[in-house]
Amino acid sequence: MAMAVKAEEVRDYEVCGPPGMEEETYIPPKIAVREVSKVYTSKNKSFTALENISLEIRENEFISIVGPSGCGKSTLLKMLAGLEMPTQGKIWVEGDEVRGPGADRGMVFQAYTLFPWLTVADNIAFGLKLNGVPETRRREIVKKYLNLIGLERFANSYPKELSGGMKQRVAIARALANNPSVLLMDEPFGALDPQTKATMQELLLDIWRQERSTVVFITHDIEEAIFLSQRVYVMQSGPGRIVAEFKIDLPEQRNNDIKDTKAFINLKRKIVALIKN
Ligand SMILES: Nc1ncnc2c1ncn2[C@@H]1O[C@H](COP(=O)(O)OP(=O)(O)OP(=O)(O)O)[C@@H](O)[C@H]1O
Repeated sequence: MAMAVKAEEVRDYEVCGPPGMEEETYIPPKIAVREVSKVYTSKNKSFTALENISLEIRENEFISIVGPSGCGKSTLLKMLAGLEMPTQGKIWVEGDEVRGPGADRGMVFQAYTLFPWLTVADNIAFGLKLNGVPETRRREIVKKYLNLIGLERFANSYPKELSGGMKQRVAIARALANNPSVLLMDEPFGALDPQTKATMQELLLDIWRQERSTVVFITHDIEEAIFLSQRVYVMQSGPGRIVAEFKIDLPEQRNNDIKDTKAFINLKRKIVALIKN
């Protein structure tokens, strides 16, 4: 659950807008991470997974976080979700400090996490039912999202009857159906074959343009991060930290052909070089 914080606690990011911007025109970020560190402790041993992470994400932004395996990407996302707490520092979503999971943050993981005993429609409706949304309204919402992911014909199918890509489409629909203010995605297409992955990336961009959600996307696939995002944060390990931030100045309307353009290849080269270092 996100808790309200006192004005003085949020002041630092409310007034620290981009250089040259007047205070009155500065819009506070949707998500603010301030000097966050995470130390895991087990059997008297401690391990610093993340050190001094600070970032800001604006409303309707699509940002990705890339970095080598073990640099703490999932740990950071879990903290945004409220599934792990920072050892130091603070995280705010819409000005409320994150102190646990909440319906305002929807999650999609790499592992297929649909309920096998529920149909596609019931999987999408799961959170709505839990929140007491009346049946007629539930049906309308499920219909809207089945349409958005192009799986109307599979409303009454069970997860085991679906391909990996179809399952992830349902997982995205299930997360969106609850109308979260932020969508947190942890390598959602990591287990898909390259062709399905490319199709899913285009579908996700379509959905993001229509829904205008704020998306935080974790991946170790640099091409995927550039293709999807407006900004990319690059992490390194030992301990996990942010080493660079790239603004992706590519047209908003993108399809997979953009991956062959000079601008795209240049960006990819720069990020690969940073991660190799
Ligand atoms: N619950 C835990 N207890 C102890 N150490 C942990 C725990 N969870 C993660 N770690 C360690 O923290 C580091 C960061 O893990 P994390 O899963 O966040 O990395 P990642 O960048 O998402 O990796 P990958 O890309 O392989 O999924 C790793 O060294 C991992 O072993």
